[in-house]
Amino acid sequence: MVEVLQKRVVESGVQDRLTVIINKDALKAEFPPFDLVVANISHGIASALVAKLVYGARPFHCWLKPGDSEFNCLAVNVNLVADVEFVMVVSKREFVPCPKVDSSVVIIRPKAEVPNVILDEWWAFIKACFCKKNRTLGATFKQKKVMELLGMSNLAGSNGESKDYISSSDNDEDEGKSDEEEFSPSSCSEIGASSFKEKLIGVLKSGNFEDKRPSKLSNEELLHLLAMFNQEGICFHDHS
Ligand SMILES: C[S@@+](CC[C@H](N)C(=O)[O-])C[C@H]1O[C@@H](n2cnc3c(N)ncnc32)[C@H](O)[C@@H]1O
Repeated sequence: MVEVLQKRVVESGVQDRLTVIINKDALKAEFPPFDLVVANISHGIASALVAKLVYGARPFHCWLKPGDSEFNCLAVNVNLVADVEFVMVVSKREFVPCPKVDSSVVIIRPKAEVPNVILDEWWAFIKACFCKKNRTLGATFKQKKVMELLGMSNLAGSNGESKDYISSSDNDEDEGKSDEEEFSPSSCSEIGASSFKEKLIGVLKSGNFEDKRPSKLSNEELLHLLAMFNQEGICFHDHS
């Protein structure tokens, strides 16, 4: 790529206007301070590179498939710290070889003021909310897989800790049947988890979030929901 670029600027007589400082994997290279990034990014690294650019040294883990153009976790997480302006669609036919999806040109500007939120907790919360992004939040938090994690967290909470922790996990890829099951308690520890589930669903109900889908909520609404959980002593963290 750099060789092609060098050749092209020489042919155009503008070689004095280009200095290549870094020729490395953009996901691994340490970037110098910058004011502006202009990039035509490969679909395969788009999510991870945008995360790296907007969150700097603490890029969140992305688990999105390349080409996933709909509203998703990346958009929510980027919108927390940056304003995204859509400019135009670029047809896939403009590229050689022709990819499977169209591309978009967007401008991402860092926000002057970032909401006062613990980023690690925010990412874990968003990951939990979007683990089945087309489901209602009520259905998501009733899932057996989520509830098993909640059950374990609840036991930790009953050992004198003041907060209940909800763990999110990389389960978006796993569309297995057991994932679809609702939690139904059968042991003492699970009965404890069951009351925790009621507490959780109670928060969703009181904020009118139970029937809402995460992809339809604004960042302000999601921040409000996280604050409501926190007020009830429920916190989120990511074990993956
Ligand atoms: C969509 S092409 C754009 C090429 C060129 N910049 C242009 O605008 O015509 C994306 C380019 O990113 C490069 N690329 C892919 N993954 C990369 C990575 N991890 N680090 C740096 N470059 C990468 C690809 O080799 C490819 O040349």
